[in-house]
Amino acid sequence: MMNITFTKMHGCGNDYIYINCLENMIENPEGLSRLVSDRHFGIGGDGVVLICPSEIADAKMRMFNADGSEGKMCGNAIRCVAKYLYDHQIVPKNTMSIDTLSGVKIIQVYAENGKMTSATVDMGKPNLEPSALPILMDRTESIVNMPFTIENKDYHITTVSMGNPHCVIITDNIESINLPIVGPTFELNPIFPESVNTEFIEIVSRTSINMRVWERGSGETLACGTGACASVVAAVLNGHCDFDTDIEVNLLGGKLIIRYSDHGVFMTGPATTVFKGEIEWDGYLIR
Ligand SMILES: N[C@H](CCC[C@H](N)C(=O)O)C(=O)O
Repeated sequence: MMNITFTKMHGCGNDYIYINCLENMIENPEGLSRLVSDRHFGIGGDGVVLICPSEIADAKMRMFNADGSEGKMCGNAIRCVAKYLYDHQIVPKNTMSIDTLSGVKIIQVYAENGKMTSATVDMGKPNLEPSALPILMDRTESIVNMPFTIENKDYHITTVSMGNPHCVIITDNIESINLPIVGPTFELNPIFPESVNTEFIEIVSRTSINMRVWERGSGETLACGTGACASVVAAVLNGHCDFDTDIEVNLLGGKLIIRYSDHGVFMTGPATTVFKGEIEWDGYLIR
């Protein structure tokens, strides 16, 4: 039995349980998903994020979805990790580096009265190769607005890897999408051997889109930072939004600003601390 202190944080309502593992690592971190999925016997949230030491960056982020699967990158969470490190004076720097399973990301911190309010993250360059997703398709050229039928429903998909896999569908009414039914047909489809995060977007203007997301391993979330990046890349590739321009992405839980340029994709958005707490953890059950 060990007592674990945690911090509950969110980025645009995409909320995770954050655990400082800089001094000691958690055993069986996948089991922590029990804390996520059950609001009554646990805490609730979209997943768990461990803040770990790093040899090559200021810290390392490990993110686990609600089902215990480990994600390779998490845009909303990396802003919250930066906030935790900055606010606790662990990394008292306005520019910091955080290592992830998708490589080291650079974060520009914006703060007021010693507390981070928002940040801009260099999310790196999108990878448009089908094999990067991966998607099981005998094709090397990028998938942009490709006709795609799943369970007798016809879509046009654009696939983008932001270090984690995204399948973006442009539609004229995202509210009408029955995501709890449609989402799993993508998430569980064997054509995506590592599953996939699926975004449905509406084009508002050349500098604004609305987005909903069905995340692999977590279901519909109120926001998805990497998904917002993938969606802007898809909107630009399909000629609907402007390259090298700040694009407003309107999500159920808030707004992110995404810019896709020759230098890569940059995401700007808030990070919020909700509460801190402590749990008794024996690695498997919650007392
Ligand atoms: N919510 C995250 C994305 C999590 C992606 C995760 N579901 C996976 O790729 O396994 C974000 O803000 O980027």
